[in-house]
Amino acid sequence: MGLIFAKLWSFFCDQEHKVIIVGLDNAGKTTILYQFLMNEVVHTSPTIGSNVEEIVVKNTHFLVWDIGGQESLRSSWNTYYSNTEFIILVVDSIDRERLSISKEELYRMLAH
Ligand SMILES: Nc1nc2c(ncn2[C@@H]2O[C@H](COP(=O)(O)OP(=O)(O)OP(=O)(O)O)[C@@H](O)[C@H]2O)c(=O)[nH]1
Ligand SMILES: [Mg+2]
Repeated sequence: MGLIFAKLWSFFCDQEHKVIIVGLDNAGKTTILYQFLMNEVVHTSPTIGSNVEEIVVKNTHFLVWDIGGQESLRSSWNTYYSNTEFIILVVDSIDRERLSISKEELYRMLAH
């Protein structure tokens, strides 16, 4: 059992895993990406398009795409979905008026 787990783990570690970070504009996606990468809070400006960084955690490589969340950019989120293994949906819990929009975007993504 241990051997199987070790083999599966090494198979997982040998791959590069694609992660996308999505959420509405101003939710904090870019802040989270660079917090992961540099362990510090950086000054950000609204993302037009996307940022991509490789983050290595315990020998496991993640290719992390932070996608701009402005309304005009949301229709292009689906162009990032192919080969994605993990999705991080960022929600600003203070932005209560737009919680329902976050929910709609989540459902749209899950229906894809
Ligand atoms: N108070 C507080 N502010 C935050 C937090 N995370 C991000 N911010 C601030 O919120 C603003 C927007 O953060 P970004 O990370 O640029 O937001 P984003 O989701 O990448 O926005 P878009 O690129 O427009 O989609 C910045 O001024 C951040 O400093 C948080 O956890 N707490
Ligand atoms: Mg951003």
